Amino acid sequence: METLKDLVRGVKVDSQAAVLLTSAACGVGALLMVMRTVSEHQTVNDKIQRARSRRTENLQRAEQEVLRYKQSHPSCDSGAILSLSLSELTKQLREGSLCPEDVFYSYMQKALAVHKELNCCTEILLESFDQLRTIGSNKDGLLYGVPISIKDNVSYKNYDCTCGIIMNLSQPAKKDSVIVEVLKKQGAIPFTKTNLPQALLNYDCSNPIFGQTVNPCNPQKTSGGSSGGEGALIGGGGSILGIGSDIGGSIRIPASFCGICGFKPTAGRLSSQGIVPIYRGQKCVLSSPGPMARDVDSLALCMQALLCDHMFSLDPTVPPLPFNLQTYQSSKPLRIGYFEHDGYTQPPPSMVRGLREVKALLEQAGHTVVPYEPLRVSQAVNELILKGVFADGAATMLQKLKGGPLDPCLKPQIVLYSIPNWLKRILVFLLTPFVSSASLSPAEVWKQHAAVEDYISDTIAHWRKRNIDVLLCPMIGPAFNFLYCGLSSLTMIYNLLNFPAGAVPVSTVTAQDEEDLKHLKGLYQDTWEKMHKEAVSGAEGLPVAVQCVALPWQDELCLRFMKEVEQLVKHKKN
Ligand SMILES: CCCCCCCC/C=C\CCCCCCCC(=O)NCC(=O)O
Repeated sequence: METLKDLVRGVKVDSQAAVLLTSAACGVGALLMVMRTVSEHQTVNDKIQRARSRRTENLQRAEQEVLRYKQSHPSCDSGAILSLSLSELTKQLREGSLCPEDVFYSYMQKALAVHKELNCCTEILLESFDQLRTIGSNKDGLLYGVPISIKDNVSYKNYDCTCGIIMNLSQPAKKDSVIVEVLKKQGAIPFTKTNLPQALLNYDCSNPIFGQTVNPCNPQKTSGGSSGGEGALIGGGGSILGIGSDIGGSIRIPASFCGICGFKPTAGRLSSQGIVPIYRGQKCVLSSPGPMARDVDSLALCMQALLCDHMFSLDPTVPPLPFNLQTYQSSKPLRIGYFEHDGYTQPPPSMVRGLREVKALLEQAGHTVVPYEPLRVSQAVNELILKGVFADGAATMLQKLKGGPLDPCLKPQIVLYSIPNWLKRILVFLLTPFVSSASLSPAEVWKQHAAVEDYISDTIAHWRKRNIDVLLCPMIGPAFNFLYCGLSSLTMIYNLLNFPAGAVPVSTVTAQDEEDLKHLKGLYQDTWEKMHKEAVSGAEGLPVAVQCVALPWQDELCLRFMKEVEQLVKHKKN
């Protein structure tokens, strides 16, 4: 009996001890977890702080260099230099009536001033000062002495390609991207890297490392995504030529929002080696680097400079097709397909008005404009683009964002991707088109690729039937308010099709456009359209652009068409 009592007492003591021990273990575990979280948080903050400090230091060093140069060269007429077009600038540099130093320091000074206003630069490439010293050896280059800006995700040796993601900090590029190498060889001087939205798939331009870039025409508006730093810097006059990247409109959208020109070439025409994507390996929708500038001639010159033997030998996967100047300079009348909406996205009245004005100008100039109806756009966006880009159920993106702060412009997207599939299926009506981020099996991915191939060949057949050379169609814009989270079909469809496409500014939003917007009914009268209407409101005075498109590999024809539009609009104004 005694023994049993002892035993029970012992067990009691043991179970108390066990409770105590378990509680202590839990407490220690929780403490360790809190400590780990705090330390991870600290590491993240330290990394962000380091990146910001580096930017600040480099900006200050650049400012000092500019000051020193300007003091010792009082005759440097920056106003005159900054007002030159790229073709005038390159001509004067070539002839020697302008020196590369005056040009470089004028643009550096202007970029620093624009950055202060718009927060568009992520790095000043200090090596550019060294490159300037030896630039004489590249005198024959097509871009001799031209300062050039590059988007954050374009590799430049020793600098991060952050893509606005913490995980990418302190991972400096081991070498220059092929595009940077070729630009340097052609005499261009990359001098700054520019901002983008966290993870690149956004119409806004903000990330937790470098913050929000604002629009040069109205700081209450975004400069656009994802090459929004380029849009803001070039639109603000701080760069004459820039390189962006585009998988859903990221060159064309900031160009449209900031009143400049942007060109997305056929994917594969320019080397993508060293351009950091968000979804490496994703092949349903193709990304393409391309130029952004104030006028179409600058885009063409940049393409001409890049499409050279040096690029073809550095990256033999690029087809050795030099720039076809004859096509670019041709003036043969064109047969132009035309539509004002694609049945998926209703552009606001300002963009439709701009489009109609351009259509009338083209007809007056002797071109033939015929109606064109884009094929199965809903299916293309919901089933081909979104399912294809998120074939991994958005896992790659979510993985890359782990452990770091989320930017407010990305949060709504991430919330949508994080909803479990069973709930998505229930909320399908509410969530479409975002319901597509459910992972696919390999067999489904193959089916997806086949469906994309079919869509491309059906669209090409449709063009042939209409017998059109190019397409004039709506562009996304005018510039959105911050934090818009919706989806437009207007640009991404040409990434899916892999057709070259460009944005050209043609007008500005009038008071009447704003009034008409208030009465816009839209195609579906749903929440997405309501959000879109809100995003484009308050845009009076902001740029209005159109989109020009050609068939794959007809990049020069697309540029030629863009140039025609630009010229007609210019002559109408004068
Ligand atoms: C073909 C890409 C579409 C992805 C859709 C993402 C989910 C929709 C959420 C918001 C709309 C964002 C659209 C982004 C368009 C610009 C993306 C882009 O071109 N990025 C450039 C790049 O990755 O190089």
